[in-house]
Amino acid sequence: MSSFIVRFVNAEIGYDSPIIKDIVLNIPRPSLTTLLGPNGSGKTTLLRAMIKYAKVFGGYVYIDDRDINELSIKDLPKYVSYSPAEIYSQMGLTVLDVVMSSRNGDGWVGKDDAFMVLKRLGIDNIANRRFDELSTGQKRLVLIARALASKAPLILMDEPTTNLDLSNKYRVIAVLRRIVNEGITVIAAGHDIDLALASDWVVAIRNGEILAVGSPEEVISDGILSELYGINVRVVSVDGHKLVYVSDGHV
Ligand SMILES: Nc1ncnc2c1ncn2[C@@H]1O[C@H](COP(=O)(O)OP(=O)(O)OP(=O)(O)O)[C@@H](O)[C@H]1O
Repeated sequence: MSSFIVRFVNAEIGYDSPIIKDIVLNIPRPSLTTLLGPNGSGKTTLLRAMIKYAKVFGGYVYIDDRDINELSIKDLPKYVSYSPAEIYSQMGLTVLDVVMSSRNGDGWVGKDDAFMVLKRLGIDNIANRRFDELSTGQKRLVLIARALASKAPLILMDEPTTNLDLSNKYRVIAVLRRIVNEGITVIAAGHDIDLALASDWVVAIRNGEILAVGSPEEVISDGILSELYGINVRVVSVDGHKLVYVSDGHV
């Protein structure tokens, strides 16, 4: 078994034509990786390549040492689970129903397994609540539970901390870290520097190309963030924590 759960080898990825160009990227297992970059830079497209929603035009994408092109849609849930950025309302479904709408390698997730995952995340108290009546933070935790219920070794999360208050954001980050400590690899995409700082690896993507890959210490720097976003970004350290601001902001 390779120490990398995902490998992009000179991969060209897109929809009608390539948007991601010739990328080489290895994601170690288990790890928390954040894809960071401007709007439209290709982060979601990169995640979608791993669920065969975006097309691999050239090169290779391997998940768990298997060429994604050789994996059938039916087999994918054994390897990977994807949680999109938008939270669909799931009208009328309970939390348990939402988790049970996940597929694992054998089929739909059963009620006992769904409940166990909710318990594992400490949200079994809302198992019978209607999903569409929950707060955004609760919904996000339920979607993490749904992804976990698939038992896939790789979880992809698009913007997992968007629209969360500070407390819920850190709760989600803590849950993602816990999942990784339990042996699962999480790849998240988004704009949350705090999530990037809590990650093992950060991939900076600009215009469909990888600008930098490394530890948060390496990538969350004045130079790389300024180049990534095309503005003057400063990174300072306060009480051992990195804080990021725009030095020539227009406000
Ligand atoms: N289904 C699609 N069909 C065709 N083009 C698409 C599709 N989805 C996204 N694109 C295009 O791919 C490019 C990259 O978009 P993508 O959503 O991957 O960026 P992103 O980095 O995730 O952006 P954001 O931070 O705004 O979510 C954009 O130019 C977008 O218009």
